[in-house]
Amino acid sequence: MSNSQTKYLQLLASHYPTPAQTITEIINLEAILNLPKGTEHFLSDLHGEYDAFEQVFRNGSGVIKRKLSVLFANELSETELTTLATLIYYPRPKMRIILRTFSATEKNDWYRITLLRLIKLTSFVSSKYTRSKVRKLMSPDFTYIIEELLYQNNDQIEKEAYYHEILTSVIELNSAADLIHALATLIRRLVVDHLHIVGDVFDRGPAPDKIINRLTKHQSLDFQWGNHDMIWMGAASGSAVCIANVLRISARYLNLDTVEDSYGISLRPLAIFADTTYENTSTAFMPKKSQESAKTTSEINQIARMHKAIAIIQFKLEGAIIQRHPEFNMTDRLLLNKINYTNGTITVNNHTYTLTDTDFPTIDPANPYTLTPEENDVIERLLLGFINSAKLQEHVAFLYAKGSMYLRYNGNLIYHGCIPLNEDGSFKALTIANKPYTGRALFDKFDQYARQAFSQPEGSKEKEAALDYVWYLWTGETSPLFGKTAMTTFERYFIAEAETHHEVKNPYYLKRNDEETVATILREFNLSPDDGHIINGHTPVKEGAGESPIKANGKLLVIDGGFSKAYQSVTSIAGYTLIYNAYGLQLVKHQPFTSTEDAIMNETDIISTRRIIETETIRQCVKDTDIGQHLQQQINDLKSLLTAYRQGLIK
Ligand SMILES: O=P(O)(O)OC[C@H]1O[C@](O)(COP(=O)(O)O)[C@@H](O)[C@@H]1O
Ligand SMILES: [Mn+2]
Repeated sequence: MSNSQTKYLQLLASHYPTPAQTITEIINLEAILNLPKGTEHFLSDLHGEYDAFEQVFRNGSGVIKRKLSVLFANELSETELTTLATLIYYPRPKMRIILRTFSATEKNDWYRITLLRLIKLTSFVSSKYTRSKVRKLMSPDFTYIIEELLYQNNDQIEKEAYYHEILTSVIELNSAADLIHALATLIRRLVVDHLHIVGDVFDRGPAPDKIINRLTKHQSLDFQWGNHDMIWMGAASGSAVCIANVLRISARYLNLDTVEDSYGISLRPLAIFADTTYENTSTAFMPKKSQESAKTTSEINQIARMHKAIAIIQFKLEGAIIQRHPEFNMTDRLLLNKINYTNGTITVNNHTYTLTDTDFPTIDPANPYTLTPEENDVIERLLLGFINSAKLQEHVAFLYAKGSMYLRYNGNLIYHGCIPLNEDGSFKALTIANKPYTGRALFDKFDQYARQAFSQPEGSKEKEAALDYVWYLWTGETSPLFGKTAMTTFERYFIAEAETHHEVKNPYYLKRNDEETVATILREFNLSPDDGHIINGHTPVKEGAGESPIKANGKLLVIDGGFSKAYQSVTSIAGYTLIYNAYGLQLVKHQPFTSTEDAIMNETDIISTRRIIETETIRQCVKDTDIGQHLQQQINDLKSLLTAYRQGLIK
């Protein structure tokens, strides 16, 4: 045995000080390896739609209802099943509604029957996990009672009497409602074991902050950053241009309240500046509102002015970055200098277009990219607001801790946008500091920059350089998060001709239909094309127009079905969840969601349909997963320790 091996085994021996303890742990780990693999749920492009996300999250993408149907097929009617399902999703409010009209005796009967049913379901959904894992997911207040109810092994008659005793005490002690809540929570946690969020929690919808609050409480999750997350990460890291983008989109979708109320960032400086600078409100800057809003016309007009003010600041700041980074190859995005300020026209691609709005009070035609002192002051103040928002900093720190540009997990490759490709299918390069980066190396380089932007000290050269790359990730041609040649934001606001609005997608989006391309990408990330899949978000799947989320013969799955309300007219549905359990891969399609209130009162669940993509011939076990490999390594080490004990090498 080498010196370092002995040292390692001695360290291990401090945790397992006797051969008997070592053997117990080996047996325990080997048992875990043979349990069925936990269920992974993949969700993407939540875009601030907290209520719809909550419903899918609470109903386990339809899995809870399916389990109930299997378990109580002969016992409960469809209506009773739906009520029980709604109770599991929203235990407290649903209980209040159910119990409202009950007498004391009826209440107690209902508690007893409901608890028995919930215990039966808990037992069913926990059977594939170890006791220790189930215990960790329980509310500590009820661990003892739930374990007693779950693991009673006496014969049937004694068991029922024992249950009866426990339940009577629980009801008499007025704890039944709390126990129902604890069991419902446990069931939901058991059903969604591991969660993958494939990016774009932020923008468009009203409550990304609530989604993140919820995610922080989930027991096991990872996150692949989306382009919209990246601008918020950049904004929280202190990038002025990312802040401008974030606020422009928030104004556009009437979500400035989220910034002010949830993150506590004052927008007063921007409001005052906008009011004193922009008189007219061009219709292009009117909020693109899908949600019902209680705002008055004058409030809406003010938001439109703020929208325009921050858009102009954004274009100026972007111009400065483009000019200092010729390697970004974005000079065609320099548009403020192509405006004829006298005629109110712009010339792009040899075409001259009339601008729909010619009011540019802050632009000096000789230096169109220079901020006025007032604009500079506004952005400085906003910057302070973003970097001092404790809640935003906490949320973004969570995205950094759990997130990455891509993830290899159980043989699959997960990322939000694309692998930038050339027309011929080869990997497209971006040159950074004279070195070309492609494929996985490009992702790794961006991952490094993204982290550097947040972690390096304020004002350091490293931070400043990294922040420009964070912005590039949002909008650059060779960004794996964006995947289009250019973002035509300016044109969408100022030019009527739709031809100028078109954004050309990277060839990846055509080539990903082809199995060979997908195999090449999987190999690039050191994954097997035979077993692995690519899980992709970012582009809404236009189900209504006949597009399928299943590409390359089932090797690539696009799961952006459009949780975003603003995009539901395009997708015709309300999102997909991909589920990967011991039996294989299943795609669940969700129909648009009405409201949480409707879901609780009228028990309207998001109707979801399931499509099996691949079925495993043999039920997959923990040993077939990444965690399984890790556990196998631990078993091997423990076996070496046991041998060392037996040979007297360790005492
Ligand atoms: O619908 P809007 O608000 O005009 O947003 C369109 C912009 O959003 C983008 O599609 C990026 O957002 P996604 O990641 O959701 O696609 C840009 O390419 C485009 O310019
Ligand atoms: Mn996206």
